[in-house]
Amino acid sequence: DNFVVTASEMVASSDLVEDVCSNDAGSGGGGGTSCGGSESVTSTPPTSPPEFEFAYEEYEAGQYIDAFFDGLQNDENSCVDESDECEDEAERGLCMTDPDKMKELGCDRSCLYCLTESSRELFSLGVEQITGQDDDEEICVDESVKECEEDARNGFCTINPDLMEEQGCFRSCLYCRTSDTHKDLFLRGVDETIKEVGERPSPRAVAEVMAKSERYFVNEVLVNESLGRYRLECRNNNPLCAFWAAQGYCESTPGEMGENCAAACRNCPLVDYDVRCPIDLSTNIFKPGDINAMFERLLEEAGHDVASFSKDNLPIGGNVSGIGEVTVITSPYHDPPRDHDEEENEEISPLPWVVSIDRFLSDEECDRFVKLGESKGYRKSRVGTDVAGVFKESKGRTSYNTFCEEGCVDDPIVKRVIERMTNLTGIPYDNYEGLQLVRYQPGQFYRRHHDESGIKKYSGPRILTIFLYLNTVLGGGGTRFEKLNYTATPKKGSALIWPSMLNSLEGRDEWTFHEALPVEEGFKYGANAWIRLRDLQNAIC
Ligand SMILES: O=C(O)CCC(=O)C(=O)O
Ligand SMILES: [Fe+2]
Repeated sequence: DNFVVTASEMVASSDLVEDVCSNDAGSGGGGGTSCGGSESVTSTPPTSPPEFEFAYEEYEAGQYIDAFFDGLQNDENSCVDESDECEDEAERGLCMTDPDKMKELGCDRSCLYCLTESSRELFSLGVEQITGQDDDEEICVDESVKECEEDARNGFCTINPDLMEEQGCFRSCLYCRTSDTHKDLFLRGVDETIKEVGERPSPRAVAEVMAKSERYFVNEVLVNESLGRYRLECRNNNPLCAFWAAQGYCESTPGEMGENCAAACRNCPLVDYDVRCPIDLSTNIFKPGDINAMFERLLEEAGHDVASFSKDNLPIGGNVSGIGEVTVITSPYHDPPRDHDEEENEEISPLPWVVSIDRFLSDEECDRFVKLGESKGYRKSRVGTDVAGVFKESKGRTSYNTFCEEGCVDDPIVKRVIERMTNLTGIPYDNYEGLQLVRYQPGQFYRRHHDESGIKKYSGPRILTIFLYLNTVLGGGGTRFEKLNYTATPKKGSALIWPSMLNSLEGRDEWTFHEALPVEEGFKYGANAWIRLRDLQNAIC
């Protein structure tokens, strides 16, 4: 790696303020500061608010960070607030949204208006620490050595890389390491926004995150070999990354934050999916063979001797107390429909268990779901994904849906149904996606699709679907499994259960593609319970 740091040049302190003051990079003091500054800085603090070139609410990170550090080391005596209101108003963001008023109130301290420039030193650490350049001496030069070095010391390699490149400050800014994309090393993604968003955190807390992130790059990412591979990807992809980080989301949702805000989280390795979402296969709820074992157990509970099942003694079904009236649609003992092999030449796996259960729900339970769905509000299936990146709109789905979340999942009647499903499958609700309540009106449908949805997810693939029919549809609306040559007719209270994965768990079961046929008359109400191989409810990714 090109970036080498000599031990004596490393700044090891973790305290922001102390770092500023212990950085003895220059001699002479900036006026009004209590610690060392560079010779090249002005010695009198500006008397007016900093001239930000940006809209009040949209500050470029570099500039505000300067202000932040400078403010930290302002002389306590010369940089004071003249009004008691200053702190509160500053917390509310008025330094940025109404600087005229804050200046008038005399809120120099709270607003960090009394700047010195000495803290710009911070931004030169990257340049000064990194030694052992092995660039081609011919091409890696500064066009104007004195100006480039000074601008680099003042932080412009990070604050305005375009300008520095234009000025030809290749050596001082380390832009000529290996290629011209090196400038990118110094970019942290989109500019972070400090503005009033809700109550907390304060703009000051957001600025602190930004400042720490800056230092993380300069002191760690750009000089630490183990972080080198993440340098270019470690970014903030959202202007609110620092805002979220200040709220503690890096800790509570490392998956999402790592994907979008690794820079603000000061955790570059999180850009790697496998780092931020380590998959623990030992928590798989099913092992190979368990899908079929689950259905066999159900048949046993219906009073059958599973060992006696064969092509000539096909499982049919029966009543299971506390569950309902089980009918076996297909099973591994059934022959594939005759026209199958002409259709595709994929390897033929045994037919999956597909089972329908009448009277799985009582009328009261069905009506309750419909009511809860209506009161939450069914909406047209939309583009977008949930936390797990699961639900995507497909053009082929014209129905309306909503999710059974707070106010529904805790409903006593709903809880009863959930318990019945967890008893049926032997899988805890942790592995279920929140029940999706669906409504179709005449003409609406859901084209042929498969419920399995990618196995690289932290929670694993969907292994099973239980579809609940909440009303008897007047016309149409069946659930069609074309390959199995089977169409389930919606009947109030019945459930249909099928696997998305092969019994071996080694891939999706190609037999269970299905579609919801158009409703022809009346409405169709239903509910999807999608069950995943691993915990989803408490998933971090
Ligand atoms: O409405 C149906 O019958 C099935 C719906 C379905 O397959 C789904 O929502 O994934
Ligand atoms: Fe489906």
